Amino acid sequence: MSLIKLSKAIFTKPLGYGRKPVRIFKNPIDFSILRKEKWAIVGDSYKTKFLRVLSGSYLSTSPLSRAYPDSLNNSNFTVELLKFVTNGNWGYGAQNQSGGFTHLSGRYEFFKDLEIDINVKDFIASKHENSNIPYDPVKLEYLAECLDLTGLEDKFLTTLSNGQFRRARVAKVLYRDPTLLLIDDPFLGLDPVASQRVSNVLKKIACDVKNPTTVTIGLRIQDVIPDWIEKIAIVDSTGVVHQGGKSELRSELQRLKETFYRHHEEVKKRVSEQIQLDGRQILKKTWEQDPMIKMESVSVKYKGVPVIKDLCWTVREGEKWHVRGRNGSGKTTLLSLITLDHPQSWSRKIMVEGHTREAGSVNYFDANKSIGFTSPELHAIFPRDLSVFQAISTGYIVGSYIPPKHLSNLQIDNILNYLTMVELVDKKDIKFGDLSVSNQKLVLLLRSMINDPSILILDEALSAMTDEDVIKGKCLVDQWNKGCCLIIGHVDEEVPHCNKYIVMNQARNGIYEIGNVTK
Ligand SMILES: Nc1ncnc2c1ncn2[C@@H]1O[C@H](COP(=O)(O)OP(=O)(O)OP(=O)(O)O)[C@@H](O)[C@H]1O
Repeated sequence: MSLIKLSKAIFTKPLGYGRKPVRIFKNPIDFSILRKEKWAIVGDSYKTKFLRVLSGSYLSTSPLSRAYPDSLNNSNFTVELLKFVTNGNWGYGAQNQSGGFTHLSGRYEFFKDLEIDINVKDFIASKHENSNIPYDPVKLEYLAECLDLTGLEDKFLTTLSNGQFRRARVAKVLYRDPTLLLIDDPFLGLDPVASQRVSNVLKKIACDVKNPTTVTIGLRIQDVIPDWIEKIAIVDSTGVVHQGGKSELRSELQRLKETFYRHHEEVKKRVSEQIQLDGRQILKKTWEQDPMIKMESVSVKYKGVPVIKDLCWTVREGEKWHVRGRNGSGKTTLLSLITLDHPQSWSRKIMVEGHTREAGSVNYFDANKSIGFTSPELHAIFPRDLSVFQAISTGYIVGSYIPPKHLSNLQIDNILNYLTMVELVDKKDIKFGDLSVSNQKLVLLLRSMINDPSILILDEALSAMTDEDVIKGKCLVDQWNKGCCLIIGHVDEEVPHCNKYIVMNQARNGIYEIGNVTK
């Protein structure tokens, strides 16, 4: 019997009183998932919509066209959908808003509010959600081990790194033992080792002989399909365009990939031409030889455990650094020393643009005037009700999410030009929250660049974006030549061209490595 069955199903999204609901997919859908099947739903943003259809998030025009037949024989039948990114607030946080991202500096605050700052094991076991799920220490220990969370169980959720937090969310959803588990972009923001671990765990529960969970994952066209996936559905705006066994669809997938890469070349050419037209990005500069950032023997420890050890690092104008390292290796910690979000930023061992960061010699706002910044944490807390234009304009004021009252003509033109370069100018009056996640991130990238910063810090700036938007973002950063750029990104395709790298390594007690990017 199928777990879920769609028969000529049409789904709509209500738009509010007096407005006609919109169709999610143009064509009616026929699709079913049988118990123990292992599906990958492949496509762009429509794969996410399709997973939402499966989880029951949209209305079907005929109630019987979407059925969960197995639920009739199984009183414990549950469907769980895990998405790491949504376009509402707290998209990166837990579905129910317990835990999740706060402002980066909140991570380092001494004061913890026990109502909000829950520890990892209680989060996984849903202890704070008035749920009736029993507390099972053995299961907790097992999941922590499988997902490399051992040792982190008693930490506050807000102190986890992005990748650790995402793994904790996977553990949370597995703890609930759903009958049908739907995960969109399961490997988003994970380093290669962590991705393999998550894949292994999903394989294990999907192939469990006694009590298998039926697992369906959402993947992008260019993603590698895990070996344990058996069936594939390719979706686009019309609905399911192909479905069948993995080997059956191999050549179709290959064809899609080729079209996709061809399309990319076209987008790249178009956006590069637009940037050239604007002209400002490509002004040739002669670089200052004085360091922009200099750290001399900087160390950071959490509860006695070193994350950064005796770091000596010099960043000069014109350099683009890829800040590398596994999840939890100290990359965000390093960048938060520069943005003054970390308590140990106030140190004479750190010099930025010729000024030491000694307490009393600099303040947060002056120091951040020349820094442009975007990160998953910023995206999670950024106000959704600003227009796209207003959202970018907040980049003119340090640490503010309130648009400036007065903008000069030059500032207005700058915003419009940037929007034109990435082909978003038509959306300038749309609410930030109504954009796709990918467009939101592109807008935050423009916001980070708008005030001509001399230090541009991009923490996973191009992750969770459509490939077209990744290309636009990369074109912008590749041609940006104002000062220095520090970039975190786990997936090579999402990292603009860099000429230097630094590898952070908490596992080796904070011992780091520095080098030149050769390719
Ligand atoms: N305030 C804190 N208290 C205790 N531990 C912390 C705190 N902030 C960060 N950590 C720990 O320091 C380590 C480094 O975290 P950081 O966020 O710098 O890693 P990262 O390299 O950016 O990881 P990711 O790729 O997952 O984003 C992690 O193990 C994290 O749990």
